[in-house]
Amino acid sequence: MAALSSARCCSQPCAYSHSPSPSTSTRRQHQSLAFSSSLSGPQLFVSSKAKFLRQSQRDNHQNVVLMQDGAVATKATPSVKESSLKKLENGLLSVTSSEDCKDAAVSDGNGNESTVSITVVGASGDLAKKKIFPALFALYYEGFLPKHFTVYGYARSKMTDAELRDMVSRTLTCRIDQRENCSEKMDQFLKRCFYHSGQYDSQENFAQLDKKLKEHEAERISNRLFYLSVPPNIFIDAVRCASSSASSSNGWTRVIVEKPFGRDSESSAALTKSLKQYLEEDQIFRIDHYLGKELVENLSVLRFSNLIFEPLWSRQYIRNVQLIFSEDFGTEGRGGYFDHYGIIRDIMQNHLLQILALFAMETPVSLDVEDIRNEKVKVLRSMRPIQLEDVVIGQYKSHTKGGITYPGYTDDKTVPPNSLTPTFAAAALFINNARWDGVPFLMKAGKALHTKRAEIRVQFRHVPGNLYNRNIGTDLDQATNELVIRVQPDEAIYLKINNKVPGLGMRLDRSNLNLHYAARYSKEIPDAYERLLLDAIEGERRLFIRSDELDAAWSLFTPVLKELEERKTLPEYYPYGSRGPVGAHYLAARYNVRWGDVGIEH
Ligand SMILES: NC(=O)C1=CN([C@@H]2O[C@H](COP(=O)(O)OP(=O)(O)OC[C@H]3O[C@@H](n4cnc5c(N)ncnc54)[C@H](OP(=O)(O)O)[C@@H]3O)[C@@H](O)[C@H]2O)C=CC1
Ligand SMILES: O=C1O[C@H](COP(=O)(O)O)[C@@H](O)[C@H](O)[C@H]1O
Repeated sequence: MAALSSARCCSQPCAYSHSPSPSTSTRRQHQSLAFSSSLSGPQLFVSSKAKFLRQSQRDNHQNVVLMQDGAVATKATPSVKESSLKKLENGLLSVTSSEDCKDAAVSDGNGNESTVSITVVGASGDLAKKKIFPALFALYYEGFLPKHFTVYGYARSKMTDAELRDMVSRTLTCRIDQRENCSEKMDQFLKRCFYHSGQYDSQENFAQLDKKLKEHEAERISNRLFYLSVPPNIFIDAVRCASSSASSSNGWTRVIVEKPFGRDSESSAALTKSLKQYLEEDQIFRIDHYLGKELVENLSVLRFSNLIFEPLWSRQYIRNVQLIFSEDFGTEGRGGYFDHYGIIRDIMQNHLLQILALFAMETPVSLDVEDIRNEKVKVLRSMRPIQLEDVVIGQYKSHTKGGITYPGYTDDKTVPPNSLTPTFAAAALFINNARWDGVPFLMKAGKALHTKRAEIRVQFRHVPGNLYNRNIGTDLDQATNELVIRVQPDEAIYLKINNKVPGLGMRLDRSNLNLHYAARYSKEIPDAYERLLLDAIEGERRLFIRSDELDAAWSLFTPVLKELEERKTLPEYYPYGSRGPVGAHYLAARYNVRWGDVGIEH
């Protein structure tokens, strides 16, 4: 597939402005947007309303310029013509009604509108039902999809359009369920959803899909997004067939690739090489849905926009960092997939390591996608090889509680009875650079544990010569500050501080300065898949994984995974619903660390 995303470039910018009103909700901002159509030259169209909306939000409601090639520029963007900025600043660009902006369509500057066709490959599967269709509907409901869009489900299962629609509406478990006009919007959305049954390795079947897509595109510029929601052994066949028989001939073609991207350095490199036979790197969107989570996206904001955090963000003040993932259910239904990968590949090598990279990276030159990804790669490449003795693995076993028996991992019929695949792992990682030398980054991830949670815990050093030691008690570790970023559920950022208990005495306790999202923000938090799908449609790559990031992540984990597997290391068994193997505590203790999530409700 040729990279066609720049084919419609035109240097002439069109401009928007809207009233700076930080308190208005996104929907109200949407209403107050205005579109200038008064520039001379070729007719100007809104390239992407959604992109504009989001960028203007990011830029804190300042004026932004929307280029005709779909790029959104701010005053700081060098490619924006000085004259256009002047016009914008001087208010020379007149403004028509906000309706011009509503339902705006993409244009090539010659008046040719464009379409976006989203094909979910593997539409009959678990992820498509659970996440992709609900996210697409949520985007539609919120007005973030372009005017002309079509959603196609593609899989081998035989299904009619009506059956797909029925499946989508029945499995809609998204946050929109209870919202105003949901069913009306759903009906409208479903009218844009279609299904094509085909084999993943059949060029002919993809050519039939292409024909159908063309009918919907009705001669408009065609932009096509393929979401590969199929098991990884099918990725290459599907990409080969989609690229040869169903890629766009006059717009962009992008492919979202789900994890796992290989199972070690070698297979990942082979996958990338094969993908690149058919796609340019800028057409490949490797998804890590944790990067689309609200609090993960907020990490950089927290660090780089608050003076109080960045100066503390180093070995000088931070004792250890903990990245914790737990689920209170097992691999039920996904055992076949999981057994080939295990928890280290499923969660640590991608989700937790990505969070670590964002947490630990140096300040990027700018917020540009490549600047951020360059810094992430630098951190990943600075990591010390993981030592076998710094890894603990576990596997859950059956447990009966309250008269209910919960299955063990190997009770799953799709898992070999003698499987050693870890469903739990804890590891100590280190970054060999000046900022983080000697600071343990402890990771812990497990399935079938007592709770569902993902969080980052930052434990700070002791206060030197603390005047209040005697008021705190003997456990000084308990009295150090701890910053907790709770990614899910019930998103929050809180800082544990020592505080005087009110009264005439002098007793201290630990209290939380608490930013609890549900209490602070009335707006619902979008699902990670919404953010990432929208980004892929807009060609925004910041939250997707670059191939060198992937290589660095695999280089870190491959040797220790190989060692564990070659030695046939026995996992430590833990009961379903427990807190996991005790070995995780010994590992932490080796580095004088206590897991922050032990014995707490928050
Ligand atoms: N489910 C989840 O929560 C998550 C999934 N992922 C990744 O997303 C992708 C999709 O996951 P998920 O939906 O769970 O996968 P599924 O196992 O549900 O597979 C998706 C579809 O692919 C087809 N398929 C399944 N197995 C085969 C096979 N052996 N040969 C050919 N086609 C097959 C089936 O469609 P049909 O038979 O109709 O062709 C199936 O409906 C995977 O790469 C997975 O690793 C990533 C994160 C979370
Ligand atoms: O990628 C994966 O993530 C899910 C957990 O995602 P979350 O958004 O629900 O936290 C995990 O269950 C799955 O095993 C893994 O492949």
